[in-house]
Amino acid sequence: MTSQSSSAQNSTAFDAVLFLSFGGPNGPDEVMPFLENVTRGRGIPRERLEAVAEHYYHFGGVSPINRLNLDMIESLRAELARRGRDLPVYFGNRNWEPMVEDTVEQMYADGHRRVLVFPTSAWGGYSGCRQYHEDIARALDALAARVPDSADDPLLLRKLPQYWAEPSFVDAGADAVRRAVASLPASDTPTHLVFTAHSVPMSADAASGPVDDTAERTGDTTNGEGITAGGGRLYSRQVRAASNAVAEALEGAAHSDVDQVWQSRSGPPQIPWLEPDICDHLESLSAAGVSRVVVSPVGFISDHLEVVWDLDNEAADVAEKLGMEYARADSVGTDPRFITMIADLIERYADGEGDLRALGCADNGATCRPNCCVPVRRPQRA
Ligand SMILES: CC1=C(CCC(=O)O)c2cc3nc(cc4[nH]c(cc5[nH]c(cc1n2)c(C)c5CCC(=O)O)c(CCC(=O)O)c4C)C(CCC(=O)O)=C3C
Ligand SMILES: [Fe+2]
Repeated sequence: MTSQSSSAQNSTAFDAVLFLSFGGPNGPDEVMPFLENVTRGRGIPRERLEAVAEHYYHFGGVSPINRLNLDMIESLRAELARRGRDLPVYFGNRNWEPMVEDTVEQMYADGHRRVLVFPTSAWGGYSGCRQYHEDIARALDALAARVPDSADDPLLLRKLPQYWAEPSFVDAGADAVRRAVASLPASDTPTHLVFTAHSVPMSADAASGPVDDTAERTGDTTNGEGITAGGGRLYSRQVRAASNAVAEALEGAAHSDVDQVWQSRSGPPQIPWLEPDICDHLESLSAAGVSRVVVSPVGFISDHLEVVWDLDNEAADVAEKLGMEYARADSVGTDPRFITMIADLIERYADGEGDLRALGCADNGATCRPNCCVPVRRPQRA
């Protein structure tokens, strides 16, 4: 590969980073407005919202997600500065302040025109990828409305690729599992490993990803590595592949088996979501004689509310009632290797050389190609 363009003068170089996340409330008064933003138009029953609000109130109405994101951003700024990369990092969210629309307007006002977007989800599929593209598109629509002249001097927002297969993501996850295993009292009993991620409706999972006859095109990219079986389910297959990779990296650790489970489902009960649920699974494991479990929240970047409530309270209670030894592994967000991974991803594309679009996701929130997060469609043959 030729590399004549590592300088900032390169017109295809990027000039800033947008750290794009989910958002969460900073106090009790923000809980319901936040939840209304999250579920706008999504058919989540009122009782579910009220139950989820209680989870937030349990922590004083403060989600840990904002503090954790700000910590990651601070570490990322330091890492980019250490590498001599003059790329300011901005923070924007889908559902709470700082809202991505406001952040993007500020970035534009500050003179940025080519922006790399780092999403705090490692995954493909609707919730993990497509919805972040929708956020990008919405922010650009808002910019066009607020700054009509921006059409003459447009802003480019390019989302970084899914990073669940990055070695440092896997290594950080494996070390967190090792620490959790070591935190349990020493025992001859084997430790049963359980990997958990956010559940999604099965219909949503099935609707994103490659079909069989495009599978061969998906084996050679960052977001597609190891993904060869067809028929949608990009998200759940990536999650499983990441869990398997973490388990393989643990070689020699005291674990006897690996299970993939799901958590935090919502929606009406008659609509199927990915299963088994973590709590049901603990019951099954106990019935099968398992008495020592480590849970890895592989699906989550940081210890946000769904981790500290659903795993550290609900699942931990179930384990206690069942008389199981239980430990939850840290999420990867506080591991320095995860920050290094973000900086590496940024550097891989910062000079405008790597063709991110070839990896499946388009610029400015446009629709991803069919092997990513848009509905499965068979390619037309000539
Ligand atoms: C795959 C996935 C991720 C991982 C990828 C990623 O990280 O983006 C994720 C992350 C998160 N989910 C979060 C919170 C919520 N998710 C909800 C609802 C939903 N999540 C879904 C999926 C996912 N969600 C889905 C299919 C729904 C149903 C409604 C809808 O399709 O939108 C609801 C509404 C109430 C409820 O239904 O439970 C809340 C409050 C928080 C912030 C927590 C904090 O405050 O610390 C984070 C990081
Ligand atoms: Fe995508």
